[in-house]
Amino acid sequence: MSIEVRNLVKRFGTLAVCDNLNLTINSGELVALLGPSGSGKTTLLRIIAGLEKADSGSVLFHGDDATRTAVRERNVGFVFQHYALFPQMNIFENVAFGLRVRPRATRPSEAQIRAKVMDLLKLVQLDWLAERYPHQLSGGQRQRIALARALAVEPKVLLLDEPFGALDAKVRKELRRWLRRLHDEMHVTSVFVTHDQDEAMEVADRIVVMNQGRIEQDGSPDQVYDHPATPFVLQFLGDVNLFHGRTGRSAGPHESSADNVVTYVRPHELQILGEARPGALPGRLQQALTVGPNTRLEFRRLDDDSYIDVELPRAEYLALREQLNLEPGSQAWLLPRRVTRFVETPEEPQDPAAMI
Ligand SMILES: Nc1ncnc2c1ncn2[C@@H]1O[C@H](COP(=O)(O)OP(=O)(O)OP(=O)(O)O)[C@@H](O)[C@H]1O
Repeated sequence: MSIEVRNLVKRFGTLAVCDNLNLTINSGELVALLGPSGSGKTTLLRIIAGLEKADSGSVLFHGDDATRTAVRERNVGFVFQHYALFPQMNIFENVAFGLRVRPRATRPSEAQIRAKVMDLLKLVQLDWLAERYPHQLSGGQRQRIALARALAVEPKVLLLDEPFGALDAKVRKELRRWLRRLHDEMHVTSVFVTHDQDEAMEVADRIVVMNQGRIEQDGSPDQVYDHPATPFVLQFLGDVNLFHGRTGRSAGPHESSADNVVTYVRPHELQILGEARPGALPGRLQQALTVGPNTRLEFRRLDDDSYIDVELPRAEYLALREQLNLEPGSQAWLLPRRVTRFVETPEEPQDPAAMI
């Protein structure tokens, strides 16, 4: 089932939380809504679900306007971070709930319910927990049961709001992989909200990057990472070094000579050299920190005292350290392998009287 969002506007007071959003999610896609806190992700998801009403614009399911369709008729399954399981029901009954509350005419028989629930519990690999109660499960197990419960009614659309938000890093990673597999097996259209760029990059077919109620960019993980449309997207999707400057020969053709250009280089896109080379920046090593398989080096530029971060595989760092005698205090040159440039738009001059 495809989902189409057209000219969607939602305000809370004067704040435009969805500022004229347009978005098409194709049938069978797994899409991440990615953005910082307050960017409007949850509100958009809730409007798609029918839990929140838009001020204007529409949501189409499979081409049909669903704006006025009630939540339970939308055939949507939800998993929310704080959408707890029913504590007084065992796991089996939690998953069976959506089937038991169906109108008599469409309610499956007891045998059908049993078979279906056990199938779902096997799918989430927790059938051995059927008789337990939610408080006897770990956080990760509870989230998997919440997913099984959402899937019990065979939704065409699965909406997930930070489903793994409260879990520790290792469990999150497992559940991501597992969500991806489940999505593919169930042939649903899934939309999930996250503020974690790794989660979005790892799981989604497509990432919709949101900021202040607007869509900054919409594309595959590779597109948004390698070809960010805006400085916001570039900075939100990973660490980056910034260099300010005026337009020179190397800037784009549409820039006036007065434009400020910001050059962005990701830490892993800098090469460390033992001697000067055109385009390389001189810096002094401040410290080296090894985190997992990578080493992060902090350099201080010799020309303006700003900092530059470089990241490289630990083995490469150890080889370089040997080769260049690299240790805190030593000098090296940093050559960008790849840069991204954006022209800074000068801020509109403010009328001081209007600010009082
Ligand atoms: N019912 C409400 N009444 C007033 N303001 C609201 C309401 N719901 C959300 N907001 C505001 O709308 C903005 C967007 O909220 P929303 O929850 O959609 O953002 P989000 O991107 O999902 O953020 P988070 O990652 O923190 O959940 C926030 O500034 C929030 O305070």
